[in-house]
Amino acid sequence: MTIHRLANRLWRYRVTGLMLTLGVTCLLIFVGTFLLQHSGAQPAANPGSSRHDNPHQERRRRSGFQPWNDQAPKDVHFHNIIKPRTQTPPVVFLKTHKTGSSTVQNLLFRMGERDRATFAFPRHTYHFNYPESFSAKFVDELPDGSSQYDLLCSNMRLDVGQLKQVMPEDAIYITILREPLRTFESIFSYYSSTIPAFILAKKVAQQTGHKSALSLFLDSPDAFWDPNEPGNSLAKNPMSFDLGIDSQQWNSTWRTDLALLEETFNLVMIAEHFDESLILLGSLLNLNLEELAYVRLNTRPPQDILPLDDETKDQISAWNTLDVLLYDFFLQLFLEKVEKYGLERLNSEVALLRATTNRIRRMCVARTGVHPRELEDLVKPWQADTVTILGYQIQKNLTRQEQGFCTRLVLPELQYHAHLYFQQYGRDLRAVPTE
Ligand SMILES: Nc1ncnc2c1ncn2[C@@H]1O[C@H](COP(=O)(O)OS(=O)(=O)O)[C@@H](OP(=O)(O)O)[C@H]1O
Repeated sequence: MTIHRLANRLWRYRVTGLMLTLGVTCLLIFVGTFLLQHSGAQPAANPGSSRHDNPHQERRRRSGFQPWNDQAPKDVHFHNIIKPRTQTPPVVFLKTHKTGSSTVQNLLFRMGERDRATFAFPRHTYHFNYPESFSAKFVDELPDGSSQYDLLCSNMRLDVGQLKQVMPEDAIYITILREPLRTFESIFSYYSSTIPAFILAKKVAQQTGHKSALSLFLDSPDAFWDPNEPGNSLAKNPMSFDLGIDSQQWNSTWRTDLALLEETFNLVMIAEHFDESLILLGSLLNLNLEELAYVRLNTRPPQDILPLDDETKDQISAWNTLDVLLYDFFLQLFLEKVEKYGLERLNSEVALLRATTNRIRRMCVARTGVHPRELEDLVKPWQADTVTILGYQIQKNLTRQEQGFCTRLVLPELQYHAHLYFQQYGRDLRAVPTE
């Protein structure tokens, strides 16, 4: 069997697996939504203050489903608020793969739920037909009574023109990038049983037994990588791919593409400066420190993270040159933004953010880095079969209000997305239609 046919066959298995998974997830949505509804979401302090109330939301309020309280728990003494909350502008968050993006998305989900924002959700499942380029038609309909989408933060391959057809003109555009060596290693580990190029490398590594799959792949990536196989999109320059630019090879439009991205994005967060990025985010979106508090989502046990020696680092850089250039370009812009904001001011606000985050973590989190087998379904992160993704156990003896707040803080992407989708449309997520 040729490598290409083997890849196709494995890809078909993957699709079948994904459909089964979606079925299980729909069940989880139901359980998750039920539990969230009963996990301490108190009546909103000001139920009349909806940004874009719609009949579904109104019906759910009357029928006892309460959107999230728009305040952190009242019986906790929060300090160090940068500024009082004001109206949040519409936001697009381009969720890139394996960059810390779920942690940012969780924070935006919380913001949107509290504001009763209208989310631009994918029409099917959790992403906008990835790895196809984004198209306005991939977005689910505007709910009755809403005049615009306020928040879009699901995975896609960027197409700025299409996105602007969906989101209001004054939307703020944000994304996050991570140091490319670590991003690639994380993608390789996580997707080594789903990306055809990585599956092949793993298979050969198992047959020969001399080298790790990562080393084998990096020794001769072109032997495993078929550029025409859409399933291989993340196998080379994954961040460039997500940002919608040519990720396969250098071409003459690269500089113009980067200039367009620079013009589009109000903020490109940098995972290695996560807290500093959050302060800049808070300043853009008028978020206070409690609203910026977070726990790291989608983490792996340290033993699952592959160590990278110098040779491997060089090989990853060479294979992902465009991501290296992309990251360096936006890191430089980020540092310029920091300078403009004022380094001293930023550092003091980062210190306050860390103090607030630590206080909230102490209140909410009983155990960090918990193996999925010990977690309830509601807070169990999605598991790839190649790596373990850890989660959090929340404290017991919380008030209902604290429980609602803390559950959301640690809630994995799929459960939170499903909950918000149900809240917005009064129905469960739809699976991808079968042809
Ligand atoms: N706050 C913060 N700062 C820096 N890094 C962080 C943060 N939060 C999550 N992470 C790390 O990001 C990796 C998961 O990224 P994503 O959430 O984007 O993954 S996913 O694409 O949604 O599956 C995953 O990295 P790996 O462990 O290397 O896979 C997380 O540990």
